[in-house]
Amino acid sequence: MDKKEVQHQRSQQTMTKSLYAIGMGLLGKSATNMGCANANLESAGKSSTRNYNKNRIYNERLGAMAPGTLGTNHHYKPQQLLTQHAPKCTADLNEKLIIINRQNANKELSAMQARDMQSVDKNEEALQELQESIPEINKIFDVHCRIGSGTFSTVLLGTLQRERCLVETQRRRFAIKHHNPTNHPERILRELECMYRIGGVENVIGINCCIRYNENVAFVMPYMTHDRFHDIYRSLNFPEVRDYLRNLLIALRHVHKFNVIHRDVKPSNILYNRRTGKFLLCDFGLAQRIADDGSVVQSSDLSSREVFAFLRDLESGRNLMLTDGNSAQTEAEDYMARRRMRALGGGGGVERALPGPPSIQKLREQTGGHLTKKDVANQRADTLRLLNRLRLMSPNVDPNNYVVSTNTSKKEMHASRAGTPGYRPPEVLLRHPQQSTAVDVWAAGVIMLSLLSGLHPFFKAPHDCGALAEIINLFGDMPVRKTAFLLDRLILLAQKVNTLDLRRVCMRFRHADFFLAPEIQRKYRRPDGTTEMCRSCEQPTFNCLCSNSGHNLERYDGLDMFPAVAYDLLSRLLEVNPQKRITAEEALKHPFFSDQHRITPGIPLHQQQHILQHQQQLRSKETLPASAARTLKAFVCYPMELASTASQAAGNL
Ligand SMILES: Nc1ncnc2c1ncn2[C@@H]1O[C@H](COP(=O)(O)OP(=O)(O)OP(=O)(O)O)[C@@H](O)[C@H]1O
Repeated sequence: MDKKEVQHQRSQQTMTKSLYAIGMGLLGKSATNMGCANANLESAGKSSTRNYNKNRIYNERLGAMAPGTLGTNHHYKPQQLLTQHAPKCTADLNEKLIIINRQNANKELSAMQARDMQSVDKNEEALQELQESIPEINKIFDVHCRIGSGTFSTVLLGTLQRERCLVETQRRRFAIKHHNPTNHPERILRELECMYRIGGVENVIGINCCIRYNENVAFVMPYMTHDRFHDIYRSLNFPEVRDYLRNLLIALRHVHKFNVIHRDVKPSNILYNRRTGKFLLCDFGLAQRIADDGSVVQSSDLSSREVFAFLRDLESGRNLMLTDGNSAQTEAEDYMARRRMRALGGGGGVERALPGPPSIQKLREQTGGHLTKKDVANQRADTLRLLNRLRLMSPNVDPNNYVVSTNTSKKEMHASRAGTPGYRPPEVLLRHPQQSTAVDVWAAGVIMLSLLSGLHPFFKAPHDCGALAEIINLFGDMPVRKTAFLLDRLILLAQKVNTLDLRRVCMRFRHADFFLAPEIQRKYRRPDGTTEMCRSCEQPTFNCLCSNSGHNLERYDGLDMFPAVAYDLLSRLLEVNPQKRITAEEALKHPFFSDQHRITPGIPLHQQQHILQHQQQLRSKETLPASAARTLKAFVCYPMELASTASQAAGNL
């Protein structure tokens, strides 16, 4: 090894050491911060895991470099040997690889440090901001850390100071939502009114109290430990998916009873705890009331009599405040109660998972096998083609001018666009002023689509025009044209688009490994090595996703973990025409939820078990073509108590 190389190694040693020093310093700093956030053990746990992973990745990266670069003596020797014996070109190549690896490791570490610093800073910033803007908070609460933030607020974890004497698990925990001072007072008032009048029951978040100091407002709500949708949506089993949707629809049914549209139904506004099965719909910041004539009430006049009446109500309810709140102990007790209920045959939850379809193992054996690099590349290309097909938008369309009113004589009214991209329904994208609670039902459908397909976010267009294009690409141009016509709207479409089959689309994403298995590809390959493609959905014909496909399809029987009724409900939630879309109340009576109520009063338990077994048998026998008929059949609402009727219905579909 020449002098230059030794010098280079030394400088690397120093650099590595100093990087570790920064890493350790950061660890120490975050540990101190977490110490103040004593109550939030989860985030402390997460932070230490993050730090552990950070160091692990960095060590692995450096370990992956050729030995010798870390500078320890026992690593140094083999490097010496290598450079002595290997030809020069190999040594050069090795050196280049070492440099690239080192640069990548350094970049990764810097990014991690930046991220960590940012979150530590944000945490401190949020705590300080709350303390400065509402000093009163510090007299009532111990504010521990930031638990979430959105466009309009920062949410922090707090416990009551008067409960300091209690053990940690018994102290009630509260989520303190600190509104950004730029947030419009009308918006804050609307949210407060919704939470106060509607919340606290039926899976809708309630409010414990509201604190205002000058222009600063904070809501205090019960804190709920929850799972990030992003972490769980692919692994939820069938009963969990059903519980999740059922809980969401219960919340929506309740909100809609008050003639209120939530307008921001999306996974990050849903607090769901997979372990306890608890569910809460939150964030009413965009909620709107529908007037008796069906028009959306745009804003509430802050000096109106109604607002004063509401504020008086709020004042008189003051004594009731801060009675509620979840402690870690309550959550643990809830969990135990649910377990007991499950043991008796009721409720849903993690352990009540039904066994997967029996044939899935067999299918896996058939389709499994070693994947070559080419196979993987082909699979990727195939999936990418499908995603492009779903996201395609003509480059000639003007995103600001894609829809016009057909009725030029009528004065155009304002159409609300409030909501999150990807969850807006066709009527909003078509700028229809008369909007209803069907807006939320569509959003629930989009969540169900992500759960069934394992693709999240499913729609991800950056603007409304792209969002409408995505809907057309999935549901076809005809349903959207018809709906536009009904709503006095004209959309300019250059070409016809076929409707895709929802079940096959969901299965294609969820079980991509089966749909793209080399064995199956080989089975359908033509003698010249090519595969016949469907011109409409741009997939191989045996995997055609068109709803009216005339191709010879590979059936994948027994692969789907969801029954055909699930897709029937999905198509009703995602009905393009808002007037025909199912309501939350009707959806709860859909056969998809029929064996939800495992103990039905008046029916002997042994009979109910018989019904369930029958339904499970039906589900495992279901074939894909069975779902084809579903959209043609009229939907009948079955009373939930009549489990037997529902089981017949499941058989019919
Ligand atoms: N009661 C609660 N318990 C636990 N966490 C909560 C609670 N309320 C809110 N959060 C967390 O804070 C995050 C932001 O809350 P929220 O959606 O109400 O704020 P927002 O500013 O309106 O957000 P957005 O702009 O995304 O709509 C939530 O996604 C959630 O993770």
